[in-house]
Amino acid sequence: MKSNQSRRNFLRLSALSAGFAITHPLSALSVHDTWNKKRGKPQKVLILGAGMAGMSAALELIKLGHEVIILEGQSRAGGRIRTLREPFPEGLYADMGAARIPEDHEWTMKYIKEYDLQLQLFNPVEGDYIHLMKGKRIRYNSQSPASLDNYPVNLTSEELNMGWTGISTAPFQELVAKLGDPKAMDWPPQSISGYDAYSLKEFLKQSGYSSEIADLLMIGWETKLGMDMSILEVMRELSLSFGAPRYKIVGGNDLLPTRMAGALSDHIQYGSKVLSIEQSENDVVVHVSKNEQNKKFTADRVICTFPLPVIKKMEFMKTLSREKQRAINELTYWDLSRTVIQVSDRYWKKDNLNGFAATDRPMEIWDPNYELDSKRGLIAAYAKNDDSQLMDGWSDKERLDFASGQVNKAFPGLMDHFEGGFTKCWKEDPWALGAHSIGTRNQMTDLLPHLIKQEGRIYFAGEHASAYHGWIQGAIESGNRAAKEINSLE
Ligand SMILES: Cc1cc2nc3c(=O)[nH]c(=O)nc-3n(C[C@H](O)[C@H](O)[C@H](O)COP(=O)(O)OP(=O)(O)OC[C@H]3O[C@@H](n4cnc5c(N)ncnc54)[C@H](O)[C@@H]3O)c2cc1C
Ligand SMILES: NC(=O)Cc1c[nH]c2ccccc12
Repeated sequence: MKSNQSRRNFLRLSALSAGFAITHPLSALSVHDTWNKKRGKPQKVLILGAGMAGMSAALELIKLGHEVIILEGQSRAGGRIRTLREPFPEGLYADMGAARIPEDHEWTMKYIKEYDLQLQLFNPVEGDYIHLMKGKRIRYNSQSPASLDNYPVNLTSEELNMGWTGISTAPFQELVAKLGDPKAMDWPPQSISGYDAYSLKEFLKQSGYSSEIADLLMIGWETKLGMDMSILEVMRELSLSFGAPRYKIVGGNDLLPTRMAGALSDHIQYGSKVLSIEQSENDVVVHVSKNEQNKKFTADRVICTFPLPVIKKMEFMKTLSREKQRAINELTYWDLSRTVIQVSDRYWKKDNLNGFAATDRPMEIWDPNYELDSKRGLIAAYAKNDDSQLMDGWSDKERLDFASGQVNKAFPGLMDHFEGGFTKCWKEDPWALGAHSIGTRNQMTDLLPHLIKQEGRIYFAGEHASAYHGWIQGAIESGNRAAKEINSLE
């Protein structure tokens, strides 16, 4: 694996991230932390959820000799990492949840290495990419972005002259200098908290730039809701997750949770739907429905890793502090859906296209198996927020028609090769009820501190309880943090 600037893709936000050559001290829990050398007081721990947060916490606690049971409602581990292989022919597969792993996500890389998995670049180096904006198709490639003149946006001549690197760095320089350590659990510092009220568009406008710069920087993501991201969340995302090349696991990203679950097979109770949690001074009791029977588990400590929309619906919400309830109720979850379409021929290749596009709908499109030689292939259409919401209540056929229409705009000719497909809407997944957390305006200063706070004997982990909203890295880091806290009990 080699960090190579020329290989960086220009799919989205790339020019902006290229300007972020800042390094941060690892003030949050770091992979280099040696806390797990010594065991604290032995604890009986129940972990709720066998996603990346729950399983990483379990692995660390078990290594130390604590007694651990994981309660998982589904019959599989991995939660929001899910690879679809059936019924695709010829070894084709597609990730329906987490897709890209940035090279500098050190927690994710640590476990990938530990479980002996191979990586390959998520984005192809070869072939042309497409940007689709206001109906205009713009081609570019991994070596050079397209000139800004090609894009149908209203920029001043000064902004046009600045080029991609200029528009993606100049407006942010002053704020970058004040960022501090975005990994820190008490981030953002007081000195920049006022920025939390601004979205990216508003921030650009008040800094004297055209707000349409945001349309360029967020192509593939630009939506009413996406645009409502706090500028502080945007800055944190850019500094922690958008600079480095991205990878995928050869064979499918779910190989990571599958291997971790293999190592934890004696500890995971599948098909165990958690109904309620009660704590007293001496213990915590978790009520579970398994095979249509109610069961009760008692422990010293609980780590709850459920996504917030799931917790919101549980009775135990009412037993939490007011601040915690407000954080759980209010933190925004993005609505994301992925449609995978099978084609008899990867017809785009004939025109030297690589099957990757980003549109202003907003949607991203990619060939999840670009590295395979097969003529037959898949193409994934990733609908965000407004477009994902549009599909609410639609039939599978309507969703497939919609996604196919969008793919056809980026890569005309789809229907000549169309063989079928599937859509996964994360909001409809009963174990997630949304895709992932994201800090929208005013949430970064107001809600974040309450998300990670323990309540009595209950600890909270999961991507939402981390500096990496919407990333595997955040889930793992938060799981390790909860494990460390429990191990440090006297
Ligand atoms: C569409 C999409 C795209 C993404 N893209 C990326 C990406 O490119 N790169 C990246 O790094 N990350 C990405 N992510 C984010 C990544 O998938 C998550 O951050 C991470 O997998 C979350 O792990 P977790 O352990 O916090 O939660 P989860 O994986 O949700 O684990 C929670 C577990 O709890 C279980 N559960 C829920 N309710 C109950 C209950 N009542 N009883 C028992 N069990 C229950 C669930 O079944 C699940 O297994 C994406 C996510 C989505 C949805
Ligand atoms: N869900 C993703 O693909 C990655 C992601 C996490 N947080 C983000 C914020 C902005 C854009 C993408 C992301």
